[in-house]
Formats: sequence, structure tokens, C-alpha cells
Amino acid sequence: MRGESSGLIIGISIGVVIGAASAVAAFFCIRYYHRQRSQIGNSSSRRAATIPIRANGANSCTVLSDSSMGTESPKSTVQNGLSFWLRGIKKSSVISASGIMEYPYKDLQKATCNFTTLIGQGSFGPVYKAQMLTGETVAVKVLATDSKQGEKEFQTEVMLLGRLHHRNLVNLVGYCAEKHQHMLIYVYMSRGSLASHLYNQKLEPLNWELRIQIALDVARGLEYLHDGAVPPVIHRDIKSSNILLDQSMRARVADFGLSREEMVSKHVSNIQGTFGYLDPEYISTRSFTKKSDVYSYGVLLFELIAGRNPLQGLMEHVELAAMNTEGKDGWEEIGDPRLEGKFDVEEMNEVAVLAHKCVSRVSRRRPCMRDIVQVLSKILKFRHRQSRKRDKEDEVVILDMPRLERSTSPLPRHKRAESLDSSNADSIDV
Ligand SMILES: Nc1ncnc2c1ncn2[C@@H]1O[C@H](COP(=O)(O)OP(=O)(O)OP(=O)(O)O)[C@@H](O)[C@H]1O
Repeated sequence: MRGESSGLIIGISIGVVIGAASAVAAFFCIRYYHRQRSQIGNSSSRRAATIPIRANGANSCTVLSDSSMGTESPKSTVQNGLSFWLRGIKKSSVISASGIMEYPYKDLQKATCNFTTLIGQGSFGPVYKAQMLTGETVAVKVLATDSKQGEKEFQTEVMLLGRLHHRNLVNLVGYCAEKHQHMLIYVYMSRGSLASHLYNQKLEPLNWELRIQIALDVARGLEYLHDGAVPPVIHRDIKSSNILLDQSMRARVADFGLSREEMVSKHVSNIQGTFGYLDPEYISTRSFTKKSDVYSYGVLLFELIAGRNPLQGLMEHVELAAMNTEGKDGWEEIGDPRLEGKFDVEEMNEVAVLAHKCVSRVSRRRPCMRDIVQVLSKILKFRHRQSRKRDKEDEVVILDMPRLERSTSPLPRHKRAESLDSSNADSIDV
């Protein structure tokens, strides 16, 4: 009997121990499972965190030198961009390590109607308009197949480009590397290039204010590349055909950060860039600096002022004018005839003086993009302040109008009497 009861006690004890051990094991199993799940869930955000879309620790879209913001907030630019692309992800599309979407060749083939929707042809190859399944429109740049760039270099380039996001850059949103083809997919800029607006007589001429706004947009894009991107990016080919305009005529810099083989003349070896925009110091020293971009930007500013192409003697024209103006007043004589004299002479002189500094032969004397942004945003702010003041003055005149119109007002007689009475409140009986 004794033996029986001690056996029972031992049995119960073993049962309790096994039960407790299983409960503890089950608890840890459940915890482990939940942890794993949450880690899987977080992996996409961790991947997002590794996407180097940052600039000096700040959001990459941070406006660097002044606080004037457009309607598009920097944060929303990235987030909207990302969510827009995530919405468009087909099962077959892949987000690469850089956070840039990799598209299958056949999707792009379909979106470009078998590569028949040509927008233009650049030195890198043809550019097509593509209608994605999401309904969004993008531009697909097919890089020339004879490019010496290998697969690894292309991936590196995509990764580098994927880091650069700014509202004044034509941002890269995807790529394709299939069938020995390399393609880059960009935000579509519906109003085309600045060059077309300056030189295509079929398009309406750009007014003066729009030209300053475009100059500022471009300056901000370049300022980001020079001072915001880590590591900094030198564009190397700033020109009016590389400035693209969106639906609301805001400008963005295109073609940045692409590795370039020889792009200019067959006669000058190893020179990259476009004649007419090339920094003379770069030609003599063969070393390209941020200030070489500033030189090209100065030429672009003169293009906006004069509406003349650098390949059609723009800088000769500028040099002649510089002799007369002694670098100060009188620049209006080179003003674009398509402006029909509708510009503020003082503003044009300010912009031209700035442009003249940018094209200084000695790179040290050229301003940096940050200073340029500040000068232009000051001009634009002053302009807006003036036009608000004018609007207010106009409002006052309009408010005064009823008094002038009283005798001719179509109001019924008794109403007019009422309003006249109320103006003389002392005489009203309460
Ligand atoms: N994102 C885009 N949206 C709309 N049009 C574009 C876009 N990217 C390029 N284009 C158009 O495609 C054409 C070719 O552009 P691309 O940048 O390849 O060459 P380019 O700048 O004209 O010349 P280059 O390559 O010699 O600098 C241009 O007319 C340009 O306006």
C-alpha cells in the first residue's frame, strides 16, 4: 500500500514536471514564432532604411540654402514617390538593393508598344514614353548596346542614381537589365525640354518670371547634387536640353550621375560635356570640378536671358555686351526679342551680373550653387512681394469704386438710400 502511494506520488510529480516543461517550451516556441514574424514584417522597412536616399543626414529632398518651399513638400515627394511605385509593383517587379524597382523587359516592351513611342534620341540612346499598368506615364531611356558598361557597373550606377532624390531632379524610378539591354526609367516630364521652349517657334515664348523660376529650380537641383548628395555629384553636362519641365512648368535637371564616355568632339580626346557649355579651365586642365558645372549653369542663365543658343554665338554676344556694360548695367540690350520688352530691367541686370560671374574664366571667381540659389530666390521673393503690394493697391482702388459708381449704380433707389444712410450712422434713429 505504502509502495503504491509513493509510486502514485512519483507519477504525479513526473507528470507535473513534464507538464510544466511542455508549457514553458510552448511559451518559448510561441514567442520565437512571433519574433520571427515581426522580423519578416520589418525586413522591408529595414531594406528601406538601407536605401541611401539621404543627404548629409537630412531627408534627401531638403531644400538646402533657403526655406522657400513649393507646394510639394520634400517628405511627401519621397513618400508619395515610393507609395506610387509600390502601388505599381507587379509580382514580377523587384526592388533592388538601392530601392529602385527592377522591371522585366516584357513589361516595358508592352508599356512602350514594343518600343515605338519614341520621345527623343540622346547620346545615350533613344528615350520612349511608357504607359505603365498602373496608369502612370514614365520615360524609358534605352542605353546604347555598344556601351562599354558591364552588368556590374550598370548595377552600381543604378544604385548610385537611386540615392539621389530631389524635386528639382528628374528622379530615377526604375531600371531594366535583361536581354543584354540596359534601361533607365525616369519620371515623365510632360512639357519637354527647356531648349524646345526657348527655340521652338511653335511653342509660346517663356515669360520673364518663368525664366527666373526655371533658373532657380535648376540652381536648387544642382545645389543638391553639389552640397546635398553624399558623395557629391558633378553633373558634367548642364545645358538647356538637359533641363526638363513638368506639367506646371517647374524645371528639373536630367541626365545627372550617368557615367559618360567621350561625348564631345572626336578631335578633343577625353573631354566630356557639350561644346558651348564647357568650362575653359576644364579644357586646359582636364579636371572637372563643381565650378565647371557653375560655368555651364552661367551659360544656361545667359540662354534664358537672351534666348540664344550657345552654338549660335551666345557667348560672343555676351562678351560684346559685357564690354558695354562693364559687367553692370545695360544687359537688357541682349534680352530675348521674344520677351517683347516685357521684363524688369533691374532684375535682368541682376541675373546677367550673376551669370557673368558664373562664366568667369577663373573658376575661383565663380560663385557656388548655394550663393546662386540665394541671389535668385531673393530676386523672386522681392518680385512676389511687389506683385502682392500691387494687388493690394488694386484692391483698394476696387473698394473705392462703389463710391465713384454711386450715381450710376444699378441698385434700386431705396437700397442706395439705405447704404448712404448707414454711412452716416450718427443720424440713424435706433
Ligand atoms: N524624363 C523624361 N520625360 C520626358 N522627356 C524626356 C525625359 N528624358 C528625356 N526626355 C526627352 O528625350 C530626348 C532625349 O533625351 P536625352 O536626355 O537622352 O538626350 P539629350 O539630353 O537630348 O542629349 P544628350 O544625351 O546628348 O545630352 C530629349 O528630347 C528629352 O527632352
